[in-house]
Amino acid sequence: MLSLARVVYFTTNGASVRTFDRCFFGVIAKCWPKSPVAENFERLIRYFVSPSKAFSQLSGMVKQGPRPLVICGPSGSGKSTLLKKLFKEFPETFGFSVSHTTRKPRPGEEDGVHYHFVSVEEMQAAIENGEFIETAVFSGNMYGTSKQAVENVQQQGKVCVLDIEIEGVKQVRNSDRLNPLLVFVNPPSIAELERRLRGRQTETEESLQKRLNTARVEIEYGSTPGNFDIVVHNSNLKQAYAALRDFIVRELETQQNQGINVSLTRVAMNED
Ligand SMILES: Nc1ncnc2c1ncn2[C@@H]1O[C@H](COP(=O)(O)OP(=O)(O)OP(=O)(O)O)[C@@H](O)[C@H]1O
Ligand SMILES: Nc1nc2c(ncn2[C@@H]2O[C@H](COP(=O)(O)O)[C@@H](O)[C@H]2O)c(=O)[nH]1
Repeated sequence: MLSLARVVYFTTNGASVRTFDRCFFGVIAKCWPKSPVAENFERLIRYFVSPSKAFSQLSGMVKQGPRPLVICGPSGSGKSTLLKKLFKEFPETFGFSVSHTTRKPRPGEEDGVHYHFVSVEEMQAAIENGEFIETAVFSGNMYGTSKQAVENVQQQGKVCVLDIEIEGVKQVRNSDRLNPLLVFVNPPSIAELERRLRGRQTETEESLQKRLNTARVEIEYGSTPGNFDIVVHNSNLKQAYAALRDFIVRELETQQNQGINVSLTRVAMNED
């Protein structure tokens, strides 16, 4: 039916088939915003324009994957530390969304693993090309989550984990694209945050001050009821991790009960 309609439209109108597809699926997506068509609009368009290239992506939309996990909190609050433990205990469950950034790599950070390290020009070109789900400027550098980064994880059937700051969280919350679980990691105090950031020895004095100034706004936003699904207080690391893990396991078990296929295989953890 659809093919016939496309041919009729093309021959009578002379307009491109792509335009027809956009209109056709666009109307469905508008009328039924929570439908698979709305959620996979761009993939559908790509499929009809270039079937072979998009086939593998389209097959991923048939079975619904687990909800992504967004983790947010001031720089130094302990997001990476908590995520490291989570990935270690559940090695098959999570995949990290590798962001783009214009900041310089820290010692030990690998391009394509911790971030895609790019120039400002490359970042701007990618933004103009519509490659990002969200972008932000933080402490004088640009950051962004590309559509590709999320798709790479979701195609493996894993929970896609986004470690992003609050402007990115606001963009994600205002879009119905990801529908993620939202976690805020709260430090015990600004003084403790400063102590941790200095202890990490990754920031210049200028960058450290910028991060501490931003932290006050972030803590206010993170502590506002309704902005996050859970606030994890990271004073004692062991307790903070237990709170994060229990929340996520509970959520993923609920999703499993709804028929979503996600592994929760655990590896025994040392008491560290
Ligand atoms: N509960 C805790 N108690 C003491 N130190 C902690 C605790 N949690 C994390 N740290 C330490 O604080 C420092 C900052 O933690 P981490 O790098 O995980 O923060 P982050 O939120 O990921 O920061 P950024 O956003 O800048 O990447 C690290 O040196 C880490 O070892
Ligand atoms: N909005 C986004 N924020 C991001 C992204 N990737 C990381 N971040 C956040 O930036 C700060 C600083 O990170 P750092 O590695 O320089 O210490 C931190 O709060 C991250 O959560 C992104 O893609 N989008």
